[in-house]
Amino acid sequence: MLLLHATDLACMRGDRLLFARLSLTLGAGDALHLAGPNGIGKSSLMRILAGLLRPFAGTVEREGAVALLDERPALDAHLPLGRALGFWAQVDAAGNVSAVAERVMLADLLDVPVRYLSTGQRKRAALARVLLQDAPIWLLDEPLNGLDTASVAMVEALVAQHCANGGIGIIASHQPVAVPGLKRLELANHVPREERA
Ligand SMILES: Nc1ncnc2c1ncn2[C@@H]1O[C@H](COP(=O)(O)OP(=O)(O)OP(=O)(O)O)[C@@H](O)[C@H]1O
Repeated sequence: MLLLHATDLACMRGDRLLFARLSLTLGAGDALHLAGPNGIGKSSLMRILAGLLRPFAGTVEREGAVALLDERPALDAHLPLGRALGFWAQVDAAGNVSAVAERVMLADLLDVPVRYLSTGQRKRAALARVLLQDAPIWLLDEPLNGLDTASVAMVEALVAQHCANGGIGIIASHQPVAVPGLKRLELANHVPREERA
């Protein structure tokens, strides 16, 4: 069974309570847009859901492997993109670099060193890493930042396809996101009253 279930989460950063009383349950096929302005705590919540950050309160139950996309794609800047992705393909023992590069429109750039990639190309390379992991739970933190219109549509289509195939997808973004059946969680609704500006 595939499941991502969070109960009564609260997150403290420094001496600020970012959010509290946040619960969510997602199962196979569910897509969620985690919405909210800069600094409200979207990345913190994504890291809690991924198991990388301890919540101040509450619990997270995960049935299924997680792939997290954030602003640190961990691709060797000096290697050609194909080899940098190939490293992770070996580690994860999953996926085919050429096929995945095709899906994120990077097939022509596999010989280019990672450090020469543009902002949008870098974001698509990070997405390639997610695809290579072949994990059922996708946590995509600002996957649309820096992308042109065609690339935004490509990411939305990948998430739609992932969920249609029975995966779970969460997209944290301050931008609009278009995916069929997308649920929405507005993080501002979970900011404790005393912390509101
Ligand atoms: N290690 C830390 N110690 C103290 N405060 C932190 C720490 N990490 C993040 N914060 C603060 O917590 C708040 C939430 O940060 P977070 O990155 O989760 O927000 P976000 O909603 O993802 O923002 P953005 O849309 O700009 O990426 C911010 O005000 C940030 O400055």
